[in-house]
Amino acid sequence: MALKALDILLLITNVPSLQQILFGVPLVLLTTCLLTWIITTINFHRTIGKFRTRELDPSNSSQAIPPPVLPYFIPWLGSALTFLNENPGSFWRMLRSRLSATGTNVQVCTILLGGKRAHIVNSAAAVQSLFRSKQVSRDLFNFQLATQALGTSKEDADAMFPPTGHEFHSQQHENKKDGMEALNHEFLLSQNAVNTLTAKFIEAFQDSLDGLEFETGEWKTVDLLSWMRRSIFESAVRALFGTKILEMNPTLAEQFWEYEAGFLPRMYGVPKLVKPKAYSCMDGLLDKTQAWIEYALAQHGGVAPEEPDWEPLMGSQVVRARHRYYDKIGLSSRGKAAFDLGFLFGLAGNTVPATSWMLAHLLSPETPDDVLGRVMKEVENARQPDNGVNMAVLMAQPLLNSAFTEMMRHYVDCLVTRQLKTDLVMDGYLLRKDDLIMAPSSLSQHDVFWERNYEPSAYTWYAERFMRRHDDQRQIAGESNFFSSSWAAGKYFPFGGGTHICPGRVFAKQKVLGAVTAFFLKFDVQFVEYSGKDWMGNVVGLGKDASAFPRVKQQYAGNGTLAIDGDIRVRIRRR
Ligand code: HEM
Repeated sequence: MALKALDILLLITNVPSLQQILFGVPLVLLTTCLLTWIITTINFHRTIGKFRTRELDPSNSSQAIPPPVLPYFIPWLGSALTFLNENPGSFWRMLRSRLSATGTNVQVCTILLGGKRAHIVNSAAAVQSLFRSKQVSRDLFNFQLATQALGTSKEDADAMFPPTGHEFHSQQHENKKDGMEALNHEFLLSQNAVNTLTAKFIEAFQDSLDGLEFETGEWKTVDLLSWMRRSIFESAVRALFGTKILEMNPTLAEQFWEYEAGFLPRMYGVPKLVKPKAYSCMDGLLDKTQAWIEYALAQHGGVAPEEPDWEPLMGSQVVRARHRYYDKIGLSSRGKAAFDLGFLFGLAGNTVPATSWMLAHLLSPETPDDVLGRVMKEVENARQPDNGVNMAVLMAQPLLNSAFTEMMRHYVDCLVTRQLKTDLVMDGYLLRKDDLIMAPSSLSQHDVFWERNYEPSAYTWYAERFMRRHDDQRQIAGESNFFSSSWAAGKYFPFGGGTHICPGRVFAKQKVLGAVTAFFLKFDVQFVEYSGKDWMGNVVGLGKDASAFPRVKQQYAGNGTLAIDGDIRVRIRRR
């Protein structure tokens, strides 16, 4: 009776019942999503139609067209959920097949990410003009990087990356001599600086290899990549940051890999509730790094000294020059710690997995036998009388250069991101002010471009991809094959490009090839099998089948060299 009365009341007042609400709300949401998908799909095909017309009629080729927007279901959110997934490369594979299914040569596509339009560029011409363009800025990216991924205050972020138009930004541009760019050139990029840093790194790495106990002639079986990871990481820290930081924080390596895994979730603003570890590990690491900075600076009387090349408290010239710069722009201690960790992230977060991928491929039975044999010859060419590494000779070895470049092509996934300061026409595409432009290295570096000359698939690691043959006459004259990557300009950019191109790129290559060479010079190595973790987390042998080769770790990607999941079990003997 009471229910009837309520029903009548609801009928009279026109208020929907609970049942109606329970069915109605999902129905409205579903209809909205479906309509959004239909409308965005129609718009996508209409724009593709315009491109088709332009392709068929070359007289229209000067007409700039806005790129097609990838269809999506959820209004405002757009493609954000598929974009933010933990399967590296999957979004780009989906985008590539979606565009190639249109039968047109569309090389720029727009995606909607949480209300923001991002233009994804793939053509070499568009990527190169992005790197050259003065109409783009990195302000938004820098601010997000500093405050979210590195954990600085807003004040420290503004001091380090003054937004375009800000008074200090203009001063920095006028006085480039005193800015971060000049500092990087002098202490990180110049050949002299790179050689000093590499020598210190190789010295530390060889020390750690010498510290391992081996009976004469004894073979040991090790899971190589995990065995070496800590050693490479700590040698890099010693070379750049000194030894005091490791004494004060002996578990820096473990904390760093947690911090590194949480970097992109923080950058993308994934809530603490979803990824609590990503935030808690950053706070702990910042505390410890700040304590080291305060101690080291106090020992130095408050200012990081200019000389010598290296000292135990604050390490290399580049780290100390950065600290003098931090003081000049008035960073807090916390801010200094945050930007030092950012620098360590660039240094170790990339070069440690890069070295692992190189070793895994070179030692894998999947790689043709002669490749390792020829690499070993090149390694021997760089051997010095005292068993050290002659870096100048090493850097001129063609196959090692090609193998390194191929490793970077295959495994570096960086999302070069800029924001448009004005409307811009790029390679025939009309892009609007304030929109984002993204050049994903993984998309370009796995394009069909790489298979043009019947070369192995872009998804295959092929050591000789960057080897080139001289013309017939020079071949006859006995000149051997050589290394070249210039033919891939705009398609290969693991270090980004333009004014923000990675200042550590020369050191990175010397460090990775130096580590591989130093290891091969000290040890004989034999592949045993692949290894990895079982479902209980125990390390187990996985046999020799190609399917057991280490995989790319399932986590957010877009910030550099992909992490490796798996290992190679080898027998090693000191030489
Ligand atoms: C495999 C090794 C490396 C890769 C793949 C890599 C990649 C990158 C990329 C993609 C960028 C952003 C470029 C852009 O936005 O256009 C970058 C910036 C940077 N990298 Fe690297 N990097 C590597 C090694 C290093 C090393 C060894 C160091 C330091 C010793 C370093 C220090 C930096 C710094 C300081 C920046 C910021 C530059 C700026 O904001 O202007 N990187 N890196």
